Amino acid sequence: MSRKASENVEYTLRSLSSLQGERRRKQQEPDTASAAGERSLLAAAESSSSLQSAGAGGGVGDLERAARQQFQQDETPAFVYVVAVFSALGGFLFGYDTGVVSGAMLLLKRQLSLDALWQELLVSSTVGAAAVSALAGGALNGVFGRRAAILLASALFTVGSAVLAAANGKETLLAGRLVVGLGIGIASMTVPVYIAEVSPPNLRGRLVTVNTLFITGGQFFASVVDGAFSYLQKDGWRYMLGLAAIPAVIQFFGFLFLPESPRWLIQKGQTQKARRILSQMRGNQTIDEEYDSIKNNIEEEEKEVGSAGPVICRMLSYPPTRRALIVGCGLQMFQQLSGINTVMYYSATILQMSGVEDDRLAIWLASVTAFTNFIFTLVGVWLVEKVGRRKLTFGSLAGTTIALIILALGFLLSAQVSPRITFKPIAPSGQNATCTRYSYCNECMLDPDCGFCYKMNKSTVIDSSCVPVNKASTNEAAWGRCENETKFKTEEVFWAYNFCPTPYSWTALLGLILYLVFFAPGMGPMPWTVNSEIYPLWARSTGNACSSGINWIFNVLVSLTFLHTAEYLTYYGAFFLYAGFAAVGLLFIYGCLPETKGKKLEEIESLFDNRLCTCGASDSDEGRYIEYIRVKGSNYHLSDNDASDVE
Ligand SMILES: O[C@H]1[C@H](O)[C@@H](O)[C@H](O)[C@@H](O)[C@H]1O
Repeated sequence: MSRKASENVEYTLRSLSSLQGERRRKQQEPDTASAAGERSLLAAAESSSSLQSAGAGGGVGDLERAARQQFQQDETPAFVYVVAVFSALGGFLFGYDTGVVSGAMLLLKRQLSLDALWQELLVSSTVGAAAVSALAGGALNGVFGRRAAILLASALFTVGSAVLAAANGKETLLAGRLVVGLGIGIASMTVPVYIAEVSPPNLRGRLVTVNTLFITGGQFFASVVDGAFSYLQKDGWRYMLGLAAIPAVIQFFGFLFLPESPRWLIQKGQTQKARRILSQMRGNQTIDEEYDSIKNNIEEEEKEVGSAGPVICRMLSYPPTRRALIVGCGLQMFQQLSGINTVMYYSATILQMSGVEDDRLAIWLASVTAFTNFIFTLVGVWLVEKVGRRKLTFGSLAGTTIALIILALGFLLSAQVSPRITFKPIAPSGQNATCTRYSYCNECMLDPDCGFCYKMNKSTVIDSSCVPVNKASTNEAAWGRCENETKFKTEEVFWAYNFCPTPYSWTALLGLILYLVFFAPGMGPMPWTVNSEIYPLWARSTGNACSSGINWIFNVLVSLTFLHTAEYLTYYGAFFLYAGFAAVGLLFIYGCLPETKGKKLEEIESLFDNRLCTCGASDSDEGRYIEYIRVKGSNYHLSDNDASDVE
């Protein structure tokens, strides 16, 4: 027998022996399912051929097909979708609040005369607070439950948005942004866990991915709101920042009526309530098997890992959870290191840098990029249960790496054809002259204190100089030919701040769109989805708290350093750097990310029993997993006869 065939048989036997163990357990307990006239049946290896070749015969194939058909007909009650959508409002708020600030800042900095430090504070305080509260959210979830955590997050969103809308100074704005950030962190770690715990296994990936769809939907909506209110120069930012209160209030009141996660309730010993909620979530399907397996799992885990000491220490000293944690945190880290938030937070700036001159056009083009992110996350929702998490994540990151290289090459090309500086004006006495030392436009553009002043002869740049920008309005220079509107007309000059006139600006837009087309279906949602599934119940809150914390910490690191990285490495250097990180991420995913599609949450832990990073070697095992199929009204229990045949 070939190695693979013998592995197949061994695998099947393992599945069946675990089935027999389950059956033995069942025999010791009263069979509640039979009272409902339903039989719970069989676990079979996905590769029915291996089962048949092991002696199970053709009748099994028919039965399996019938069982499968029946299983597909079982309807998931609408209630599960309602619960998922209400929870995902947390994702919407996460996306909205991180997205809306860039447009609000354009108005705020003028109205409140904010300097660069205050602008950075208002943007990054939210992300920083999210990192802290995501880490703390683990304990909150473990002790008070998922529902309480979501209620708290929506309350924080509501209060924060109200404070922001009514703010009368920068200090109040900072307080509001911090409160909103605390809400984002809690929501970002709790919502995926909650959705995963209430979903049936065959829909879990899809429903958790809906949360990321809501995140990107929130970012898109924010970009449209930014565009629309940018015409309202005075107080437009109040609407931008305050609007988030509406979905937050809806979520808060919705969750007053929605249930706690049944898995958390079982863990806390509230079994009656858990059974009731589970059957509400499963409609016409019997819940005994799921209920028993959650319960047994909790008991076995307690025996295996014990319950003494902080969860994080137990996770680190127990190899399967330690491996899961490395995979979960690694995925979140590579999501951020591949530069998504430089694209999301700075897309207007990036577009300007690549030569889109008009402010408003850049803002609206930025909403085109946000829309692409949203639509292609929808593709991910569709693909996740078809191709599985592993292939989707790998394919997505591979495409993202290529898009980053194209983006970098686009900027490189623009830099190569960057106009020369041909005119060095003498600075008036007492005025800063540092800008005049640059020789090319792209060097001048990367210095935030300088801008490019030039004339056009047909399509050629002539008489160009690099001069200091007017700090009060970046639309003009501090002195010289580009000092004000009147001079622009009389001298026939143009002013470029943050960009260089180039015929290649389209490459940046193309690169950005391509980046999102690849990133959004896989690398965007999968780190959240996979993290919601890979930890056993006792470690789930803590595991998700750590990985979400890592996500936010790397988010701050990458997005805060983007402009400086660009200054030191130039734009193409920055994008080549992200492409390098993404390439390392590819190796990590290929080697370490197992497939979790279709498995029950309780089965996933065993995927981490083996040495870490052996997934690439066992790619061919992906299709084989145990699937529990229930047939209503059937008197035939496949395992009664066939397990012994196989033996
Ligand atoms: O999954 C999300 C999504 O991709 C968002 O667009 C991004 O801003 C977030 O940082 C990320 O966690």
